[in-house]
Amino acid sequence: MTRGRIAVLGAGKMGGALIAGLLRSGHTADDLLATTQEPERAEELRSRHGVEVVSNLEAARAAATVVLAVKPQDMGTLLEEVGTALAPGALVVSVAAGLPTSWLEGRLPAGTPVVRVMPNTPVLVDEGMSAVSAGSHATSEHLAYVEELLAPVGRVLRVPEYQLDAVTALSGSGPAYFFYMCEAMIEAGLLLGLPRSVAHELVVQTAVGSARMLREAGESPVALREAVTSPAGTTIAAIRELENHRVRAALLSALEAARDRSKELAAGTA
Ligand SMILES: NC(=O)C1=CN([C@@H]2O[C@H](COP(=O)(O)OP(=O)(O)OC[C@H]3O[C@@H](n4cnc5c(N)ncnc54)[C@H](OP(=O)(O)O)[C@@H]3O)[C@@H](O)[C@H]2O)C=CC1
Ligand SMILES: O=C(O)[C@@H]1CCC=N1
Repeated sequence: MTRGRIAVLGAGKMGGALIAGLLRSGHTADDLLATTQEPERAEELRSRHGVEVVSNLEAARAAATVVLAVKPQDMGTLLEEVGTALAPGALVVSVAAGLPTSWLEGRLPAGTPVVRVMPNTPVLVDEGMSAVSAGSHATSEHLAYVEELLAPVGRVLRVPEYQLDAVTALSGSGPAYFFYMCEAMIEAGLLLGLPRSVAHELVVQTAVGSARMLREAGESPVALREAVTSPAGTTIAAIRELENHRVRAALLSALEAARDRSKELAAGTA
């Protein structure tokens, strides 16, 4: 499906990552428009990506697909500004955490097709995980078009919208948990007397290798972990400490908190 220009409104970290991905996957800078409220960011988008940076109104009027990438707390103001300026037939794609398609539809002209996406930052290395859900006026063609846009920058999964708060907790925020764990493991390396550069390289390659095994070995994380855990060995000594410190329970609670925060954003209690 070919549509016209794609405008990314609020091209910050996530919007910028999507712009970079669209350019890598064959879209030209002429296909794209970006908006931001920071002059320095505008300059960076122009110089790094060659993308035209315009006002929200200009972008909304000119684009066939409008990607909303501002923070959930800024979405109401943005939609008040651009809602009535959208071109006829324009597709609206929101990457905002929490905000349901019904919330967005209520602030857009009647009948506007909306697709909600929860991506993650690994789209920057074409290893993103995006989940998509259609709003009440989006057709299967709209959904297929959004999937086509996202497929070159990672995997795309269609989910019922009620699952998106949980998806946000798992894969949307997920990279942060992995970086947090890597950070802690590098610090542990320092504690054990390794130079920072050595600790960094050991942890990064271990993370990459483990992630590839998870994807390519076709085995569960449990089986892969058991294969590392020798009787009376080093790994089980470490696992005992993780269990003593209730790391598994902490993760369950942490993801529940992320899911709940997503629901709070939806309720406008941010
Ligand atoms: N970061 C991530 O990993 C993920 C983020 N998301 C979602 O993506 C969205 C953006 O998050 P993220 O990229 O991290 O945030 P950023 O703050 O990096 O990006 C949002 C950008 O929008 C700008 N902005 C705010 N209001 C306006 C406006 N009225 N017109 C134009 N630009 C505006 C902000 O400027 P200023 O800073 O001056 O306010 C900022 O540059 C959020 O809704 C988030 O839930 C989804 C998945 C993952
Ligand atoms: O922290 C956040 O709210 C956003 C949504 C998912 C990842 N980052």
